[in-house]
Amino acid sequence: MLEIKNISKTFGDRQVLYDISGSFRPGQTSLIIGGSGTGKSVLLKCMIGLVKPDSGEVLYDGRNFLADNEEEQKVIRREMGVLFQGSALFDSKTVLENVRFPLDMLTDMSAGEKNERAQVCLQRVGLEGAGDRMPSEISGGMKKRVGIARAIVLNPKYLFCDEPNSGLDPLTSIKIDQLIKEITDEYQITTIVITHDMNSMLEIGEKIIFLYQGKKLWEGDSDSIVHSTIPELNDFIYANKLLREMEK
Ligand SMILES: Nc1ncnc2c1ncn2[C@@H]1O[C@H](COP(=O)(O)OP(=O)(O)OP(=O)(O)O)[C@@H](O)[C@H]1O
Repeated sequence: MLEIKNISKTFGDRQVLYDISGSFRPGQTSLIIGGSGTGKSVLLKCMIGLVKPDSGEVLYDGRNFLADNEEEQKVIRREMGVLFQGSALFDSKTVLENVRFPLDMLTDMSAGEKNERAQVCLQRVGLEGAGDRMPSEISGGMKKRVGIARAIVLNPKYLFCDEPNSGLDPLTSIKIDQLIKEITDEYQITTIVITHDMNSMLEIGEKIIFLYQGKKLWEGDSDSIVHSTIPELNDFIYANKLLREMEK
C-alpha cells in the first residue's frame, strides 16, 4: 500500500500542490488525471523522491519515505520502477542493455543472470528477439515496451508511469495500457499512471484521482467518472468529443 498524506508544494511564489492525500493498493492501476500544468508530474516526482514537498508524507507500506534516512530511502527506491515520459532509453545501448541497466547499476548478479532476467522481461512485454536492436530502429510503441521491461526488471513493488501513451496512436496506446494493467495484476504491483488519455481512464482506471489547479477535486473509478457532478471534471472529460456523443 502506498499512501500520500497532505502533500503541498510551492515553487517560488507559486503553489502547485495543495494538501493532496490518497492511497494506492497492490494489484491496482491508479490514475492521476488533469489538464496541463495542474501538478500531476510534480506530485509523481514528490512520490519518487525527485522533488521534496514542503509538507506532507509519502508512506511505502508504512515506511515514511521522506523522513527516512538515506539508507532506508535507498531500500525503498530499489522497490520502485519508473516508466518516464518518452521512454528515456539510452540511444547508444541495445534494447537488451537498456533493460539490463538497472541490474548493472544496482545488483551484483552475474552477466549471465542479468541477461537472462532482462530476456524474461523482454519476453513479458512481447519483445523476445528484439534485444540486439538499437532504440533508433524500433517504433514508439516498442520503445514504451522496452521502458516497461526496464521498469519491471528489478521486480518492483511500486510502478510509476508518466504519460505512457504520449506520442502513440490509439490502438498502440490501448495495448500499452493493457500491458501495464496485466503486469500490475500479475505481479501485484502498486501502479500509478499519469495520463490525460480518456481511453486509458475508461479502460484501466480502477482508481482515478482528478487534479485541478494543484488540488484534488475528485476521486473515483472508470464507472463513476462519467456520472461526475463536478463541473471542472466534466469540462475535462467531455472535452473529448467521443464521450459527448456517448452522452447524447
Ligand atoms: N522545478 C520546477 N520549478 C518551478 N516550477 C515548476 C517546476 N516543476 C514544475 N513546475 C510548475 O508546476 C506546475 C505543475 O507542473 P506539472 O509538470 O506537474 O504539470 P502537469 O499536470 O504534469 O502538466 P502536463 O500534463 O502538461 O505534463 C506548472 O506550472 C509548472 O510550470
